[in-house]
Amino acid sequence: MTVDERTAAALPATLAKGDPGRNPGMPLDLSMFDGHAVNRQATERRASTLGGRRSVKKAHQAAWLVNAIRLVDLTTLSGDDTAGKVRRLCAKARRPLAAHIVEGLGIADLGLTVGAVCVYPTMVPHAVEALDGSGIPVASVATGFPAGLMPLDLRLREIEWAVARGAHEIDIVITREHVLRQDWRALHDEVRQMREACGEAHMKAILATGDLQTLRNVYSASMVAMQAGADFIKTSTGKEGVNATLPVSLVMIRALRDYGLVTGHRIGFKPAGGMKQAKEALAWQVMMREELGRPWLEPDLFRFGASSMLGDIERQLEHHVTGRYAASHRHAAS
Ligand SMILES: O=C[C@H](O)COP(=O)(O)O
Repeated sequence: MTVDERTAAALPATLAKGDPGRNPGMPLDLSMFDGHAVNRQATERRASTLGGRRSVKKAHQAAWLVNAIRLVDLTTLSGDDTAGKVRRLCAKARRPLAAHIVEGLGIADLGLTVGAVCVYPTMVPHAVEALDGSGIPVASVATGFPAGLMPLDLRLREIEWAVARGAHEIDIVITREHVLRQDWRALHDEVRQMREACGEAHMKAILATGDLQTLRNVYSASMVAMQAGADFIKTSTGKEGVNATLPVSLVMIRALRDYGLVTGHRIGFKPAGGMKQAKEALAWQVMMREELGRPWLEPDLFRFGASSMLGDIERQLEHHVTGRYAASHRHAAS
């Protein structure tokens, strides 16, 4: 039995087959996570088997890295972001690889772009303009990113502001205190209202797992965010002390699989923060394929949130094509 067959056998028919449409959410249901124990040792053991490069045969590595580019939310979330910086990022999003690498790989017909460009709200108009006609969605962080410590009505207004200026996707942050106090009702209520404020824009719920103290909290918060209508669950803002890790990601994708088993809805997953190397792109893709199957290697169900990982992917692909590494300063920084 191949990995894909094993995965497909583990998935409910509704998840393995067609697309049942956008997750509408559901009322808070504690029974879907209350008492759910997460074995940290077993989780870490499983995560350590997802070794990246070694799990992907050499000849296929280039194909996996090209696929990773399709999944990148190319991100800039810095205090010194400007219209010019965002325009340069968008140009990179449209043409993520240098022409000689595209030619060397023989993928000119692919029309390769990144999955989305992710920016602060005030940068949305610049990104929308720069990406016009490209089909690349603009994602905006909102709701008082990164800490979320603003009155809820202002956080909701921020979502509406970004959507009104053309954001196709909104990356919200949850109130960590609701999780730390196990106030699942409050968490469900706030995320539900955020989902309503998003309207047609897809909502990624950032859990900030580095702040949540236990894997059990990560599982519960994942489940509540999905019950409140999240289209994606996302690990981190990139600003916590610990950002995306494989064990935390494993807990989240087991939660989204369990949610799918009950509801039939496919939820997307976005690890984010601190991912800089091509080998990480391989490890996470292996995990997604083994745990959930090929649909979770497509941009509608999986994204990498990263500001600098694309640079290393390009470097590795250049090596694949030319047999040597170009100096880092020859590649774009993001
Ligand atoms: O959502 C994306 C993250 O903020 C990017 O974090 P990074 O700059 O560590 O790659």
